[in-house]
Amino acid sequence: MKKVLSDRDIASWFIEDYEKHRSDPTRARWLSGDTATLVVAGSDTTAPSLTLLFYFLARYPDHAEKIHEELQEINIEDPALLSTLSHLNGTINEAMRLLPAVLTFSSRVTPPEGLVICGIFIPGNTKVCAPRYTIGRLETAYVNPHDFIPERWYSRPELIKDKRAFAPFGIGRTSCVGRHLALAQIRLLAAALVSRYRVRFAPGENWGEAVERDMRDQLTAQPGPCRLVFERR
Ligand code: HEM
Repeated sequence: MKKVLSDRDIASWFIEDYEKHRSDPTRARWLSGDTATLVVAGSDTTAPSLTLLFYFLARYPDHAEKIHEELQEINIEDPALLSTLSHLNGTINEAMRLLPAVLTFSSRVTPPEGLVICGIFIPGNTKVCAPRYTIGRLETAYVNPHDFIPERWYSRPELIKDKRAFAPFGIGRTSCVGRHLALAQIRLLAAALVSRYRVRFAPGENWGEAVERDMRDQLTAQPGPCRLVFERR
């Protein structure tokens, strides 16, 4: 029996396209590429972002408590409301600044005639990338760049020297199409968990040192093991 969903998900559009055009191999290849891109781009980015957000909340529990205070007396299932919470959004930004889910990937290529960037000639058709991890820690862009200070994103703007340094979702023509969906998911999950649980490192985790130490850059960030305990409030 064929199952019909009233509320369609992304996969249903891929399946429909495949069924309609299964005899066209070119179309099948495009579909395969699009499917892989969306699955990787949509899940392998949001998942490490959440892991890393909770890693920071376990390291700096005062910020989790501040978010918990913000969540009092609001409907935590309302995405529009969550997008207005200063400390929740400041904490998400700060986690993405220090450990972005896409550490270095870029799809920019210089024009055939080459390009001068900051006085250096880059030959034509060369892939260039502005690594987000490194830029997120520049002294020229942030005051105390290695410190975790969510307030720099709302009440202490003087701690940001150069706003251009923050681009966890990329900039321009190829920037992330899923940005708003991703942020809505991250806010919702963070709000749901912080409102119900206190988070801390599991015994023996040594402040989560493996998370950054063993992190790999594999198109998206693969954090090292992050074992946390969620304790009911
Ligand atoms: C926290 C989560 C996410 C992060 C950090 C992120 C980050 C990025 C980055 C850095 C790029 C490349 C931008 C560039 O080349 O300039 C990108 C592209 C892309 N993202 Fe995301 N992304 C996230 C979530 C999502 C989600 C949920 C989806 C889809 C449901 C998605 C779909 C895409 C697609 C399709 C592209 C390619 C756009 C193009 O080349 O035109 N992303 N993302």
